[in-house]
Amino acid sequence: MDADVIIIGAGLAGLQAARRLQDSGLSVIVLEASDAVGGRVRTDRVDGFLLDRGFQLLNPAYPAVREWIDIEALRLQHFGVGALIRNGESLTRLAHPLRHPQYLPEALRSGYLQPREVFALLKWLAPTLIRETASSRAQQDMTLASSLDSAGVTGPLRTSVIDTFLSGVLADASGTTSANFVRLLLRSFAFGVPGLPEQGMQALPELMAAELVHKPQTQIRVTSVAETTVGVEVGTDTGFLRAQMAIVAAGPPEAAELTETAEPKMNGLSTWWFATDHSPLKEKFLVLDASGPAGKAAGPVVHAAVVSEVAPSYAPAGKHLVEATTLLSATGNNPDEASVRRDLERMYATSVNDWELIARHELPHTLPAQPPPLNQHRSQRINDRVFIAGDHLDTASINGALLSGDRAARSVVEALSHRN
Ligand SMILES: Cc1cc2nc3c(=O)[nH]c(=O)nc-3n(C[C@H](O)[C@H](O)[C@H](O)COP(=O)(O)OP(=O)(O)OC[C@H]3O[C@@H](n4cnc5c(N)ncnc54)[C@H](O)[C@@H]3O)c2cc1C
Repeated sequence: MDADVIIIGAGLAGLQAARRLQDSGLSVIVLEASDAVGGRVRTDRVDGFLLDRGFQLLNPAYPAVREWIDIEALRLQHFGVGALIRNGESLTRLAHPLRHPQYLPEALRSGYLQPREVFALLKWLAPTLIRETASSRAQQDMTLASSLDSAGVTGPLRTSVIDTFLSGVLADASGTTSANFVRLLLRSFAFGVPGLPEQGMQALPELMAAELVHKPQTQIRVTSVAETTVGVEVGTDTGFLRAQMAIVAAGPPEAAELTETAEPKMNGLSTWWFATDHSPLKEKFLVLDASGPAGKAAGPVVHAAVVSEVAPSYAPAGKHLVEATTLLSATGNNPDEASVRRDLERMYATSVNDWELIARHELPHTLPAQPPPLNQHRSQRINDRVFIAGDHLDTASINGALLSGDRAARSVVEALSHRN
């Protein structure tokens, strides 16, 4: 045997599984097809800019992050908890009233907070705010859109803020996501202040990998995983490896292919990264557009942010970095650069002609769709020797990937303890 356990994929799920197995005294080989660890959490350095492969945030309030990640080591640079809403000439700060009480009068004057709708939203969210496990009552789950409709969250807060904000977070604007999953996400926004690590999002998986005695082997693509009479045989593009057990943590589509299970539906988005000499707005909030008909976004950008105002380490001295996020459509009819620039011009009320598009990340496999009912305890066992892990088996998030990796590893430890 080459090791007790072989893990396929060095994304967050695979790395957490490896850490848990190592802590349990097992020998582990991690095989990664790409040139570095991280999976969907990667960062490129381009001309002094840090460009995450798709704008994303780390929320320190995620239970798995709180429990297993040395968050201090990442030196998070924090966003404001809230958003700026652009509607024509006006730009309104809608922020967490306890974290940013100074903006409350502005929010109350804005017209976005109608007492009846705010009360309905709080009532909808309250059980999950009080107790995290309230959202695991799967039988009460339904789609986000029907759940908010039936709760009476149907006013300007919904159309101009919640729907647009969530479409960026979920990479989906259809409203078909599990309402219970969204409650969990909003809970983590209520209790945490999301941010970006000083060295980019990839610092998170690198921190996890640094704890492994045997570092993940990169640029090795696994092509098959087969149960044998004595263990598993893992085929790679450089030969075969053998172990007692395997965990396939290769991301939803690849894991499905390797384990011959159903491929989950994935939602996609694009992040457009622009460099500019002047910051268009000295604010640490995402900007949402509500200038369109009925207070919806007028164009394709679901949110934008001056990332370098939040995370100065993301831009070289004297430069600024702006992200704009658009959704990828299943029909392939996606926005072009001109329409993104038009949106940014309106959202920041400035000319963007001299902004340089330095990268565009088109990510069709951003997040697995998470339809109701929310089920965080899906089986991760493929057969007696092979387990599967990833965000598609828990919640579509960093938290879900970590939890799923940990659960797969604990199942392996238990299965091995029965055998030995
Ligand atoms: C643009 C974007 C924005 C996001 N925003 C957020 C956010 O703000 N908050 C949040 O919580 N989550 C966010 N996410 C989701 C989060 O990044 C994922 O949920 C999480 O990283 C998934 O981890 P994973 O280990 O399950 O899968 P992956 O990260 O997909 O890891 C799978 C790994 O397996 C490797 N692999 C695949 N096939 C093979 C093979 N055959 N052999 C060997 N290795 C293989 C891959 O290269 C990869 O490294 C975002 C994701 C993206 C892309």
